[in-house]
Amino acid sequence: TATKDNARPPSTDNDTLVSVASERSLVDVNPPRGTRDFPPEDMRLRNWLFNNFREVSRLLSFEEVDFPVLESEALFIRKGGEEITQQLYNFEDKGGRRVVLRPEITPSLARLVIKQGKSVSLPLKWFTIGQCWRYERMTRGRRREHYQWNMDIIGLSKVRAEAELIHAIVLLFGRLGITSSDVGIRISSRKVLQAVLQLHSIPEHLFAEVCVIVDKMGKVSRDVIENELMTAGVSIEAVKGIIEVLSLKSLSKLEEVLGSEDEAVTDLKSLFLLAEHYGYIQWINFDASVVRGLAYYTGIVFEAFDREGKLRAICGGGRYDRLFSTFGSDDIPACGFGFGDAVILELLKEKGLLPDLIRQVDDIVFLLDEELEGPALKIVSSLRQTGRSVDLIQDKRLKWVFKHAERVNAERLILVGNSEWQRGMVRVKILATRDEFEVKMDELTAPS
Ligand SMILES: CC(=O)Nc1cnc2ccccc2c1
Repeated sequence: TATKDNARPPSTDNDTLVSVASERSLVDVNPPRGTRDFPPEDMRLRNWLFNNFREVSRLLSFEEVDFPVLESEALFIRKGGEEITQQLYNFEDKGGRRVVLRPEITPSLARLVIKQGKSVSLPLKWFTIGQCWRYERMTRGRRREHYQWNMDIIGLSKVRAEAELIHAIVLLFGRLGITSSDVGIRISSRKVLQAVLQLHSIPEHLFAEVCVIVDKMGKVSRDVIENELMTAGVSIEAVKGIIEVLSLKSLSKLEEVLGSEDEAVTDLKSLFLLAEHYGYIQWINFDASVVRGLAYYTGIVFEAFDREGKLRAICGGGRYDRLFSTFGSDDIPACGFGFGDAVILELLKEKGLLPDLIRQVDDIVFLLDEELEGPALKIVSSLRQTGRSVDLIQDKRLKWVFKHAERVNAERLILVGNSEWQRGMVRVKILATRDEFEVKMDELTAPS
């Protein structure tokens, strides 16, 4: 470990922090299971991604909101067997309250809308980027946290809200260099399933549970789906009807089956028409198998996928017109999506689209003679006041400083030393051109 004044035990090389063996026990330097640290390089990539999320949110004139990561457990207790509610990162706090690290954002957002009640005028267009948690047995070695960009429109019942959300997703992909040949967006409506259940007179209260089971199609075997549906109380002919209609990939076929007055059909046809006007029709296709795994969706649902089929869904969302009444409020029409920080980075890596984000510093000020520390600090202070990033270096050999300047891609190296200072000057080296010259101190902040 570093000792006083940066002198290091001779056994270690200059820049590596090591712990010398001692009777002290070393704390586990890894973060808790399933969680990540973000060292500078990873943090630059995360900030780059999140800044794109923010910029798209701005383009759609969404307002940023935020919520505690810690929430009451009651907000997420739902029947229907969703994976997300079976993996709650829940515990009892010191006040005996049942709390969770939130597994998703939407319930918190609904809570705030209800709390704000009459003081907010609808529609609301809110976004947030927040960490979400799950607690699953580490058998699968999966992460227990990730960050999600959430966009929600509260108070619009027409599908133009969903069309706006899909525009946001298309804009985001465009900004990252992803095209509609890399990624598609599958779109359907839960009203398809609703129609089939009604056709087979399956009771309404089974709707959410059936959706959660059917969402597993393609992830678990077909007879698991059939068994779970039967166990839930769905007749075998209804099961067949569900599986048959969910394999439809053409809207005109769906119209033949459900009729042109069916709400699923009219919603989807309107949405595809709006997509033509936005100019993103080539990104989307109807796919009745899209159900999404959250119990509270009631209408249009969608998810973005990589056309090579190598990755899990990139993002997903849908309409949830009944969520507010489950919290005891009047119903408010709403729709939204969640966009995780993991799969998108895997996709960008696959496509060779990860940006090369270098560290960048404007000026390095290097103090050659200790007694000039005062003037050097004056220079540092005035440069920073003009908005230049400055790295002040002391107690290093010049050779190290040149290497460091390269490492941080500095624009200028400013050397403060006696030989120049006695003439009121400092030495400046432009690293890109290797130009070297002397200037008066206040010329440093003059616009170059
Ligand atoms: C790929 C990935 O990290 N998924 C992930 C990781 N953590 C979560 C935590 C809560 C809910 C969903 C989550 C999803």
